[in-house]
Amino acid sequence: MEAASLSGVLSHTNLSGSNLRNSDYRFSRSIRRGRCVASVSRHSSEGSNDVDKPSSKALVISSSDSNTKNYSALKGSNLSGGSNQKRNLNLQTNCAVGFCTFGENVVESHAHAAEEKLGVLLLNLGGPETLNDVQPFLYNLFADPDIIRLPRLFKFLQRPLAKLISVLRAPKSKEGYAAIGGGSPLRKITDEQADALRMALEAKNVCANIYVGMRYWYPFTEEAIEQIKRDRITKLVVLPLYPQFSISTTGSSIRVLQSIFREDAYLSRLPVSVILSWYQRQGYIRSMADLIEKELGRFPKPEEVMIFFSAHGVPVSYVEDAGDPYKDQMEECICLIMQELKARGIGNDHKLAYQSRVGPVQWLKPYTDEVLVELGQKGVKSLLAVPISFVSEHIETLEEIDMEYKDLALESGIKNWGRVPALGCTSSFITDLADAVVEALPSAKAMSTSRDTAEESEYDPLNYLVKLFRGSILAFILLLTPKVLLAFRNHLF
Ligand SMILES: C=CC1=C(C)c2cc3[nH]c(cc4nc(cc5[nH]c(cc1n2)c(C)c5CCC(=O)O)C(CCC(=O)O)=C4C)c(C)c3C=C
Ligand SMILES: [Fe+2]
Repeated sequence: MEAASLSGVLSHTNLSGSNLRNSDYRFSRSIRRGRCVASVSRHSSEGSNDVDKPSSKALVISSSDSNTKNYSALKGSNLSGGSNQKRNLNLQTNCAVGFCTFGENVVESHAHAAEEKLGVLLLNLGGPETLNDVQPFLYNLFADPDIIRLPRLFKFLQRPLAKLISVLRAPKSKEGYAAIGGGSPLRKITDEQADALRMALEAKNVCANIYVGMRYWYPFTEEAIEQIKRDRITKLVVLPLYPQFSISTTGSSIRVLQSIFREDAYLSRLPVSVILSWYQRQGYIRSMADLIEKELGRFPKPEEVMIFFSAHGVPVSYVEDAGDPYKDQMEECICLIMQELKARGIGNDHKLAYQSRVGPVQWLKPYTDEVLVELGQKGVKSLLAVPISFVSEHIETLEEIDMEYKDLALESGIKNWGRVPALGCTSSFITDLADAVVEALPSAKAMSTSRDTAEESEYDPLNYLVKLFRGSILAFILLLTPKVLLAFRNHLF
């Protein structure tokens, strides 16, 4: 693919980390600057924001040397790179390219077109299906080193901490899930999206098996991969259902994939293309604008409504220390949606805020709850909430926005409240995802495997036993000390 499909590349971003288990990402500043230039005409915006171009973001991952940090960007899609580059984890984002390749030591695909069996893997977060699932689901979430980012020296604390935090958080989470019917709707909606995508691809004469791989609950990504192997898929497109890239979402799922692929002879030879982010795709932007336009129409005076984008937050350290592009991508996404609305003659005021913070650290600001109170105090009377970081209804739309934030807004003086539904299976959106899959196909490349020394040391039985021992002692201390428990309860939740 590479040279040809990279002709549209406008900038490069390099995400580097020491190894798969060490969630240390860095982005070059170039991509982190919002490049969306507000403009009435879509065609007068900068090239990178031209909504008429397919413009998903691309990722390259190669295996790493845990002792070396290499922040130099691989240029274009030359994955083989120099010999030193091969030993470093490089997650590279190519703006304005519709797909990416995944792997180390690129191996060209030799699959004959006639024998090709295409798979599309949808990645998502997953959610508890019953209230009994809530604590184990939270354990899986907090045990993820991309969710609780501990310094290398304290990695052995990950699981005991996850146990502790999940137990403490579970009652609050359960309340939320109870309020939305006793479980997360995510699996059902994602399955429906998978079906809709399969049909949209069929309509384009592309026959594909669609798989759903969740990060923290069933069906786990590992199960989806097992099925992909059983089905002897010959080419795979990986499509995370998060429009914007974050270390904590797409980044985390891709780490899981990479670690599975590196260990498996079949998978390491499977041509794969990963769509990293797609918030700037024309179909997605237009679909979001359609939903907003429709909901605005329900207000008595649509032109006076504040369009209030509420994004899931991440801790500030992700963006400022680890180089997560999430905030920049979010801002650019909103800018593109507002441009699209302006082009339709809709010039409402808008605001972005971040919701769902957890724990005592600083999260991206402004916070949704604080902004709602401020807007009420400033005299805003009509507000349309737009969930923007996710494409399915979930606990944070159905409970946090529809219940908590709505009540808060009304108490703060806002009189007319509305909320844009999640995209779900909206046909223009699913058709655009199908286009993204088709555009990604030519770039599929395989990776070959070789576990680096640092990874091997993680598998060393002695090393493992030492870690287990240290972890158990700490878990024991943390879980059985009432004072520690009390402190966590008071300060974290
Ligand atoms: C783009 C979306 C998301 C980002 C970024 C994200 C980061 C992130 N989340 C937590 C902690 C929790 N998230 C929880 C639920 C949850 N998170 C997302 C999306 C993003 N998270 C979704 C879609 C869901 C809901 C799934 C469902 O069941 O419907 C939860 C559990 C619910 C709760 O107790 O509030 C937690 C906890 C962190 C710490 C984080 C970034 C570091
Ligand atoms: Fe979350």
